Amino acid sequence: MAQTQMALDSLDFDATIALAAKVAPHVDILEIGTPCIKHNGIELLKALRAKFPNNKILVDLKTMDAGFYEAEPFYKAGADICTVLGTADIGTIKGVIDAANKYGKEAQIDLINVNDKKARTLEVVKLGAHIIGVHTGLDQQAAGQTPFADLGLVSGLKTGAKVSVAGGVKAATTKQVVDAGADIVVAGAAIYGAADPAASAAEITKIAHGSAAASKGGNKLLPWIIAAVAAVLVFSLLGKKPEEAAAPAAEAPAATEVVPAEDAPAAEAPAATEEAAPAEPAAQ
Ligand SMILES: O=C([C@H](O)CO)[C@H](O)[C@H](O)COP(=O)(O)O
Repeated sequence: MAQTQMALDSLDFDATIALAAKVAPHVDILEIGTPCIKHNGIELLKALRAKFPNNKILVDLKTMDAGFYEAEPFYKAGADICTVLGTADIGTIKGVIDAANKYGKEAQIDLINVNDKKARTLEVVKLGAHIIGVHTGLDQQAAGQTPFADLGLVSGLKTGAKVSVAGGVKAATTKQVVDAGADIVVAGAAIYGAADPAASAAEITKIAHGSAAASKGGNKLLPWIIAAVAAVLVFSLLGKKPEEAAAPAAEAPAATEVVPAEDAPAAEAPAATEEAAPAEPAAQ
């Protein structure tokens, strides 16, 4: 399962709050994008924090200097995650990680424009980075770039830090990025540019959460499969066909529940759908 994050990239304070109200029930994390936080400042974070207590909030500071000093007020005001540029000095990155740890929150290191993404990832993970952000920025997207190859590289390192992916992700590519190892799927334009942002957010979250729902459904079937295999083995050892065995016949109701295995997933489906339903942001 991956979490979803919606990037609020408007410059307008009220429009940002209004858009957040539409999408908040359908995503896990609300992101205050870099242009948005620069334009509106910490008051916007405070307003969003008060209105949306059930969502995590990421403030995309993209800090380049004075890491602790810049990030601390945002954690104090309710940010759950602040970003720092991977191209920044290692002391700056450490400062944001330290500020996050002071408040029990998380720091995300954004790999935008980092040349050696493998080396920097390993370096910042050693410092305790909580999230690695694989990110193709808006200007890079305009030049035709995508984050997919970098995502494979970073998630393949299996560092233990979460991996976030941003850069033009939409419903059609959500499963691809989740399967490639993203723990957090970020979507901005795909949601705010949609005719129905809430529906677009819900669709992306359903896909991102759905991978886990499907695999959880599979796990739930495992005991039934084991029981069915065990029953067949017992019948074989007794040298009887299942339908001839009196005692096992008493177990028939259970076997009946197992045999139409195709029905079992359907029986699990409502639960899986509920889990996938993005009505409530997932607890983290
Ligand atoms: O981080 C972003 C960008 O650098 C401006 O702050 C975007 O929020 C991020 O790229 C996600 O938006 P989309 O690429 O439109 O999905």
